[in-house]
Amino acid sequence: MQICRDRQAMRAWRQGAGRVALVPTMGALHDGHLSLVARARDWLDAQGGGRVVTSIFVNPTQFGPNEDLATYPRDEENDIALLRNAGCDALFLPTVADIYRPGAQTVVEVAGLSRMLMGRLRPGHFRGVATVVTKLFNIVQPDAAAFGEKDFQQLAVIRQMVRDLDIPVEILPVPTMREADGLAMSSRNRRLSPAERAAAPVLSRALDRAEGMVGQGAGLSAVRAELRRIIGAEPLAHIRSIDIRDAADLSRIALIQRPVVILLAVRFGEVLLIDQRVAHPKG
Ligand SMILES: Nc1ncnc2c1ncn2[C@@H]1O[C@H](COP(=O)(O)OP(=O)(O)OP(=O)(O)O)[C@@H](O)[C@H]1O
Ligand SMILES: CC(C)(CO)[C@@H](O)C(=O)[O-]
Ligand code: BAL
Repeated sequence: MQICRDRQAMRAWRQGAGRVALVPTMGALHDGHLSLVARARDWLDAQGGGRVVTSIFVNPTQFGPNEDLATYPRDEENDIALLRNAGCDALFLPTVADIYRPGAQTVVEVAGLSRMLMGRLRPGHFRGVATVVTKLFNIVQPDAAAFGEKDFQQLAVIRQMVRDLDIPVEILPVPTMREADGLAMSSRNRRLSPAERAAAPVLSRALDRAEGMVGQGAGLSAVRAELRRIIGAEPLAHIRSIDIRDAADLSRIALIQRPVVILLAVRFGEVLLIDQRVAHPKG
């Protein structure tokens, strides 16, 4: 696996690489990330072959001033070993100074989708994501890029951005990988205390129940109340937001008539965890 520590090295490798699929990450890798690498490989194989590039960059512009940039988990040595083992062809590991150079003035913002839901809890977050993903796309010039459905709104933002700006990259959505007890894999899970870790599967339990209710024809307020009841019964869980939106475009709904996405943001100690589930109404 070729390790490229700056833009020049990445561009030089890209020149002879042929078809490329990119897996953008912030590192501290787990099996969820490796399922993105596998999806990228499958897509390339279906096209007749190519190379997988993973990027690891803890992007400062997507963190708010009181968020966890300083404590975000980092584990470069282990990440490199995991990616080698997963058959990744190249790793892009740039520094902050290489990505954000003095005097830069341009940002990318998907105006509507970025300001709702997580965008309200984390103002500026999706502007940072869209800007860095655009830069990664321009540096690596991938044919496709894989993103996890766990970050459901992020995936929607990237899809909209690619459509709006005619970016020639195919977006590959990847289902959420979970631990045996249902907890969605996340780099931030390693910052949970043992008690918080034991409490966190309440999110997937609540989503299972809500999905079942939607499938049986329950209404919006009943599903919302049940989510609040289940998560609220866990003393270590602090609800930041619970939303039920149209799964197609994240718009608000009054009735559950089409597939919906249930979006949870819940704090355990210092750690904000998110999870989601698409649920299909009866019939
Ligand atoms: N459990 C998972 N299953 C599938 N994809 C995932 C999973 N967790 C993260 N991803 C995807 O991996 C990519 C990189 O995510 P990131 O590096 O932020 O990891 P993370 O585990 O989501 O970290 P965080 O703790 O910040 O939420 C994103 O596209 C994200 O949606
Ligand atoms: C897409 C991404 C790598 C941009 O920094 C990040 O938001 C992430 O890891 O999901
Ligand atoms: N996976 C989302 C990146 C973030 O929380 O900043």
